[in-house]
Amino acid sequence: MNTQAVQPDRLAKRIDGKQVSSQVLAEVSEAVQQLQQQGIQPGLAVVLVGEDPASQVYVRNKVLRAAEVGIRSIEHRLPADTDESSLLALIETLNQDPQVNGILVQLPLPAAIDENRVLEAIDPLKDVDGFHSQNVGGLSQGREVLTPCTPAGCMRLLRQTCGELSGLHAVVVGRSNIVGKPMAALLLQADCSVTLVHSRSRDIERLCRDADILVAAVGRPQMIKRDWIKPGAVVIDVGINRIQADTGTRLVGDVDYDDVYDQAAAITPVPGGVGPMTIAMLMQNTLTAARMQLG
Ligand SMILES: NC(=O)C1=CN([C@@H]2O[C@H](COP(=O)(O)OP(=O)(O)OC[C@H]3O[C@@H](n4cnc5c(N)ncnc54)[C@H](OP(=O)(O)O)[C@@H]3O)[C@@H](O)[C@H]2O)C=CC1
Ligand SMILES: Nc1nc(=O)c2c([nH]1)NC[C@@H]1CN(c3ccc(C(=O)N[C@@H](CCC(=O)O)C(=O)O)cc3)C=[N+]21
Repeated sequence: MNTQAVQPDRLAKRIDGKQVSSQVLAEVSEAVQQLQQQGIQPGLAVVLVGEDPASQVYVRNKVLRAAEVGIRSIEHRLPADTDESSLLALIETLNQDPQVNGILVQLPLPAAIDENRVLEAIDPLKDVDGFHSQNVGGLSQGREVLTPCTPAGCMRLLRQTCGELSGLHAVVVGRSNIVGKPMAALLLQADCSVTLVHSRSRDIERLCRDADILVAAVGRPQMIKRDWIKPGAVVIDVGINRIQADTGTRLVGDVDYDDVYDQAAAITPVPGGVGPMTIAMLMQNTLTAARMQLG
C-alpha cells in the first residue's frame, strides 16, 4: 500500500490554487453558458455592511469573478450603523427575488447585529456560503447540500494533489464555523481519520506531526513550523494574515511556508493558494443554487 499522502505521479510541491481556481471557473463558465441557452442567467447578491477595507477587496473580487463567468451579481452596500431589522428586510426581499439565486452576507457583521439570526434568515436554497443550520446539518449527515466555499476549495486542491484520500489522517487546526468545522466534516466524508485541534488542545505539535494532511485555519501568522510536519505530509494553509515587512505590508499564512517547504510533499502558498479557490467555489455554489431552484 502507498502510505504517502501524495502519489508520486502527482508530485508538484507548490499547490497552485490560482491555476486550479481558473479550471473551476472555466467549468462554471461553460455550464452557465448552457443555462443561458435555456434563457436562465444565475444571479448572486453580495451584501456588505460597513466599510472594512479587506472586506471591500473581497467583495470587489467576487463581483469581478462573477462577471467573468457570466453570473449576474448585485452588490448591496449598507452603512456600518445599519440595524438588524433593515438587514433582515433586505434578505427577505432577496429571498423573494427570482433573479437572485445566491445570497452572500460578508462576515464579520458589525457587533450590534446578531450574525446567527441574519444567516438563519437566508433561504437555505440560496445560501451559497453554506452557513444556514439546515445546510450545516445536511453536511454533517452527508447529504448533498450547499457547502462552505473555503473548505470545499481545500477539498478540491487535496483531491487534485493526493488522489484518493481514504484512510489518511487529517489534522485541522482551528474550529470556526466557517472553516475548521466544515473542513473536518468534508474530510470525514472523504473517509479520512480526522483530528480537530484548537486553542485548548494539549500537545498540538505532536498531534500535527502525525498528520498526512494538515489544514491550518487559525489566523496566527506563520505559527506552524517545520518540526510540526511529518515528512511527506500535504499542507493546506487557509490563513490570510497581513504583516508588517520592510517593503510595507504583506500577506502570510498560518504556516511558515519557507521553513516547512522542504519537509512537506506539497503545500499551498499565501497568496495564490486557498484564497482564489474560495471565490471559485462561490461561483460553483451559485450555479448549483440556480440549478436547485429550477427544481
Ligand atoms: N483563504 C480564505 O478563503 C479564507 C481565509 N480565512 C483565514 O483563515 C484564518 C482562520 O479564519 P477563521 O476560521 O475565520 O478564524 P477564527 O478566528 O474564527 O478561528 C480561529 C480558530 O483557531 C483556533 N486557534 C487560535 N489560536 C490558536 C492556537 N494558538 N493554537 C491552536 N488553535 C488556535 C481558535 O481556537 P478556539 O476555538 O479555541 O478559540 C479557533 O478555533 C484567518 O487567517 C482568516 O483570515 C478565513 C476564511 C476564508
Ligand atoms: N460570508 C462570508 N463568506 C466568505 O467566504 C468570507 C467572508 N464572509 N468573510 C471573509 C472571509 C475571507 N475570505 C477570503 C476570500 C478570498 C480571499 C482571496 O482571494 N485571497 C487572495 C489574496 C487577496 C489579497 O491580495 O488580499 C489569495 O489568497 O491569493 C481571501 C479571503 C472569504 N471570506
